[in-house]
Amino acid sequence: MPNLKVSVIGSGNWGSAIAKIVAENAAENSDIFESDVRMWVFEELVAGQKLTDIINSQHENVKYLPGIKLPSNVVAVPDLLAAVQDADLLVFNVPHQFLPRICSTLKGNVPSTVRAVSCIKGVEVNGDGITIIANYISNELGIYCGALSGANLAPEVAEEKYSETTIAYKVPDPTDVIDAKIIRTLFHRSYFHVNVVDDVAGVSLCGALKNIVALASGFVDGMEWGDNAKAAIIRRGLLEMTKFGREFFPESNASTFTEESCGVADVITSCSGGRNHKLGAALIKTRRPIFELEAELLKGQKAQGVTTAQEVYEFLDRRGKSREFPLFTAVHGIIFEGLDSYALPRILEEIEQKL
Ligand SMILES: NC(=O)C1=CN([C@@H]2O[C@H](COP(=O)(O)OP(=O)(O)OC[C@H]3O[C@@H](n4cnc5c(N)ncnc54)[C@H](O)[C@@H]3O)[C@@H](O)[C@H]2O)C=CC1
Ligand SMILES: O=C(CO)COP(=O)(O)O
Repeated sequence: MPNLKVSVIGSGNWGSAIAKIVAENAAENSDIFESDVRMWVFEELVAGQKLTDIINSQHENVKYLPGIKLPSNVVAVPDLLAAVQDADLLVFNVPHQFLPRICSTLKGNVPSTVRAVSCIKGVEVNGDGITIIANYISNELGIYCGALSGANLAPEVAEEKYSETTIAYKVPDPTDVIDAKIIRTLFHRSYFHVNVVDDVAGVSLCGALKNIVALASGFVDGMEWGDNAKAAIIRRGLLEMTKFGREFFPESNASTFTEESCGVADVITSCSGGRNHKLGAALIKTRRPIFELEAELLKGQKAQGVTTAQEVYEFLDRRGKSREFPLFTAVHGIIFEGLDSYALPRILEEIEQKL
């Protein structure tokens, strides 16, 4: 059997939790994987010490996943090209705004036989064009890329509390050694249950769009509007996510949104906890600039919903479609145009009436 080398690109909250899972499975499946899993770290100093040195000596990412021991076969590497050299499988796990720079460094340095899985929740918008992250990686690097997304708050997964996830992976070449079974072996744990599907567009969109819904749910909690309002946001959010998939990514399956962990389950978990929800609530309570709040509350971590709300609104607006997505449009308005969140029901009604 092969000795597949796996590298994780990214070492934030989720990047580190996924590196832990992958390294546990690599060590337990030495007939398939090389034990060491390289993890690319955006180098920074923490209390005067390099973060890579701390991770490699203390086996803990003290800044982004504190209190969790990483397996000793997670090897932190500060140089991106060294981190991916000779890798067979790349696991992308960075906040999506940093991806273009990473891809431009990797471009031309990754053979086309390499395979990838993206754990990133976001989209790439260029004017009236939109690309799911897995396809962006494929296009930039000339390699196949699948997608992993689910109801997976990283701190809970890292503490090995039970959760499920969805991986979309469609073997691109029948002669590939890396197939759906190998992908599942790399990610599945007794506490992290993997379902492999082939809907890369649906899985990717769910992960990106639910972050906008999570912000709206944070607004509801910031206003202390209770559980009925939260349920209304979840219902509307899921409908808009599904409609977005149907209209702009006809290759996606509606059932992915309603049946998989990456769909309804991630909407529910992200509307109760997580960083986007936290930031949405804080925005309503303080009315301070959103990026200032993000820096202060999340201490270097990122809430992807803010940039995604902006990107998705820009895309919809250019296509003349923003009114067909009242919740997404209202979230953008509340964050970036000073709309009053307390007028949310009226705003939603008005947008709908103008359809
Ligand atoms: N944290 C979570 O619970 C989950 C996150 N996700 C998704 O995973 C992806 C990665 O998120 P996290 O690992 O949580 O990251 P994070 O939000 O903890 O982000 C911080 C990471 O960004 C890096 N960084 C900062 N500046 C950078 C730069 N200029 N270039 C490159 N990297 C830089 C930091 O070194 C750190 O590794 C996101 O798309 C997120 O939506 C998905 C599921 C769960
Ligand atoms: O994607 C997540 C849970 O599945 C994490 O959500 P946040 O980025 O809002 O913390």
